[in-house]
Amino acid sequence: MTAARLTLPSPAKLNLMLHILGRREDGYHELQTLFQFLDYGDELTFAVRDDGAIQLHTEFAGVPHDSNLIVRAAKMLQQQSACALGIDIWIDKVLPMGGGIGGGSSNAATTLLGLNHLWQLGWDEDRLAALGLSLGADVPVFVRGHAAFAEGVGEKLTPVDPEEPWYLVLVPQVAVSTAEIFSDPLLTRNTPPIKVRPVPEGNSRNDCLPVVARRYPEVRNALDLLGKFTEAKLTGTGSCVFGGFPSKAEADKVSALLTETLTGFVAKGSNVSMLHRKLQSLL
Ligand SMILES: C[C@](O)(CO)[C@H](O)COP(=O)(O)OP(=O)(O)OC[C@H]1O[C@@H](n2ccc(N)nc2=O)[C@H](O)[C@@H]1O
Ligand SMILES: Nc1ncnc2c1ncn2[C@@H]1O[C@H](COP(=O)(O)OP(=O)(O)OP(=O)(O)O)[C@@H](O)[C@H]1O
Repeated sequence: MTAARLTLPSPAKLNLMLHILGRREDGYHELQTLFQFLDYGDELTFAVRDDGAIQLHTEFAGVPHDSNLIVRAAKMLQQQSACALGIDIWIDKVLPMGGGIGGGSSNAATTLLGLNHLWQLGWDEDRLAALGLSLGADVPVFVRGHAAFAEGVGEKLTPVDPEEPWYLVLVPQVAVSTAEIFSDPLLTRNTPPIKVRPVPEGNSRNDCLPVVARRYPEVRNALDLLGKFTEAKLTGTGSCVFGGFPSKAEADKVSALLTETLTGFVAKGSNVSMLHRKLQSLL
C-alpha cells in the first residue's frame, strides 16, 4: 500500500550554457541550453486528504497561494486526472526566488511526481512533463530528472552526462524577472544553432548575461568576485552566479571569503536529480 504521507526533495538546476536562437510568434524564445541539477534544494511534505481540498500550509512572501506553482500544479493534476483525493502540503523553502535556479519550476515538478505517487494515478513521465510545460518552460526537465541539452523553449530534452563538479553558487540579494530580461531590446536573439552532438567544448556562454549584468550591479559584483577564482557564469536569467571546482574543499575555501552582503552555497552537480533518486528508493 502507498504511504499517505511523503517528504520529497525539490532540487535546484543550473544552466551550464544558454543560447538564444530566436523569438517565436507567441513571444517565447527558442533556446539551446544545458541543464544540470544540484544536490541542494527545498523539501516538500505531502499528506493525502480524502475531502478533495488542496491546502498549502507554508506562507510565501509576495506569492499568493492561488498563483503558487505548487498549488497550481496540484489543482491541474487533480482536475485532469479527475482525482477525488486532496492534499496538505508544507515546504521548507531554501532556494531563492528569481535566482535562475528554477525553484518554482522544481517545486511544481516535485508536486506532480509526489501526487502521482500518493494518489496512485499511474501517469507516465511524458504526460506529467506535458502538463508541467503548461506551468513553465523549466518544469519538464525537473519532471524527467536527468541532466539534459534542451531545445525549443526548453521542452525538447536530450539526456546528457556532463562532469559533476562541486559548485559555489553566489546569491546576489536581488530577484530578476525572467519576463523582463526576455523582453529587453538589447538581448542577443540570433545565436546560430549548435548542430553538432555532443555540444563541443567552449560553448559555455549565457546570452542573457550582458543584459542582466547591465541592469543589476549586484550581479556584476558577484561575477567579478567569483571570476577571480574560476570561470564565473550566470544561470538562466540570474540572479545567481556559479563556478565549478574540482573538490568541495576548494569550493568551501572561496565560499569562506563571502561577506554578509553577498552570500552563497556550495553544492555538488548531479546528472540524476535527488528527487528521482528518492523516488527510485521508494519503489
Ligand atoms: C531562462 C530559463 O530559466 C532557462 O532555463 C527558462 O527558459 C525560463 O523558464 P521559466 O522560468 O519556467 O519561464 P516561464 O515561467 O515559462 O516564462 C516566464 C517568462 O519568460 C519569457 N520566456 C521564458 C522562456 C522562454 N524560452 N522564452 C521566453 O520568452 C516569457 O516572457 C515568459 O512569460
Ligand atoms: N513555489 C514557488 N517557488 C518559488 N517561486 C514561485 C513559486 N510559485 C510561484 N512562484 C513565482 O515564480 C517566480 C519565479 O520563481 P523561481 O524560483 O522559479 O525563479 P527562478 O529561479 O528565476 O526560475 P527560473 O530559473 O525558472 O527562471 C517567483 O518570483 C514567484 O513569484
